[in-house]
Amino acid sequence: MIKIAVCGAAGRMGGRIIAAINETEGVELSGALDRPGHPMVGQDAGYNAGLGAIGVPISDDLNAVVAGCDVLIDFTTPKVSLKNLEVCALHKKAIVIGSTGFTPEERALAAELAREIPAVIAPNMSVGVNVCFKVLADVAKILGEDFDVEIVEAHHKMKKDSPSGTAVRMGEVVANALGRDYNKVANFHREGICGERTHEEIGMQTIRGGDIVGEHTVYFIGMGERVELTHRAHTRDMFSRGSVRAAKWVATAKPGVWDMQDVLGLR
Ligand SMILES: NC(=O)c1ccc[n+]([C@@H]2O[C@H](COP(=O)([O-])OP(=O)(O)OC[C@H]3O[C@@H](n4cnc5c(N)ncnc54)[C@H](O)[C@@H]3O)[C@@H](O)[C@H]2O)c1
Ligand SMILES: O=C(O)C1=N[C@H](C(=O)O)CCC1
Repeated sequence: MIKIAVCGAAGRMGGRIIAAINETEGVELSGALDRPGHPMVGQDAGYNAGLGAIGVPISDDLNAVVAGCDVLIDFTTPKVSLKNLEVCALHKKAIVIGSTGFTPEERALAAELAREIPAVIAPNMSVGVNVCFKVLADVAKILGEDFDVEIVEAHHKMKKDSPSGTAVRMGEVVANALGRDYNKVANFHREGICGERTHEEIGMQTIRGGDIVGEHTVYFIGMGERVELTHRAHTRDMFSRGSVRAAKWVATAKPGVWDMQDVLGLR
């Protein structure tokens, strides 16, 4: 039995991950964490998952919870995830990180911290999105330089980072396939007389509102035709099931940073 602890247990994803652990064979919830001062600290973690009491309280004691697990699943924020990585490395425990909004410097630091423990770090744990990542590279290469690329994503109004981690990864996949540097060609802002679109840029547009779970479209726009690749999430449950699948996989993985392409065998 693989013992999984969940960090961000009082959050939107935390509750769904606890529900996914509950329905998955071979894993059990060993601990649940949220930030010191959160009103749900001390309450049973099953309530946020719609399960009723399951006998695991939400704690704010990171060291104790990590010591008692085999794998920590963390859906919080980049800064919290980096701290969690550090503590998992101290205790030699594996980690699955779903938080998004990492800067390039934070990503480099995460890779450094994960040198001696296995870590799955992925901006999107759904099977559908990961298949999109895989085919996007081929589509970009085949359509080539004649098509302009624009990425549009839409999420709920509570989301803190923009563009979404998934949209950033889609931009990186396309940029790499076309031999461009995403950090140089991503264009996040058009306003006023901003001039014609450059050939190389990848436009990154964000919509925020209501309860949208997550939608991503990559547009390949040519002269006379366009191709659109869209993924729409209906619920958070495929993210949470994906994170539990990643936890089972990472429990026996070698040290280093992995992502869902590795977990799903898509590499
Ligand atoms: N990878 C994926 O498939 C995927 C899917 C959905 C969301 N996300 C990402 O997961 C993250 C969380 O999303 P959410 O919608 O659940 O957000 P949320 O705000 O509902 O939940 C985050 C939780 O983290 C807790 N937290 C904050 N600081 C903490 C600390 N120091 N220690 C422990 N817990 C702490 C918060 O109190 C909150 O309960 C975001 O970055 C989001 O973009 C990723
Ligand atoms: O709800 C969120 O927040 C989501 N974040 C991920 C991202 O930033 O790509 C995945 C989709 C949902």
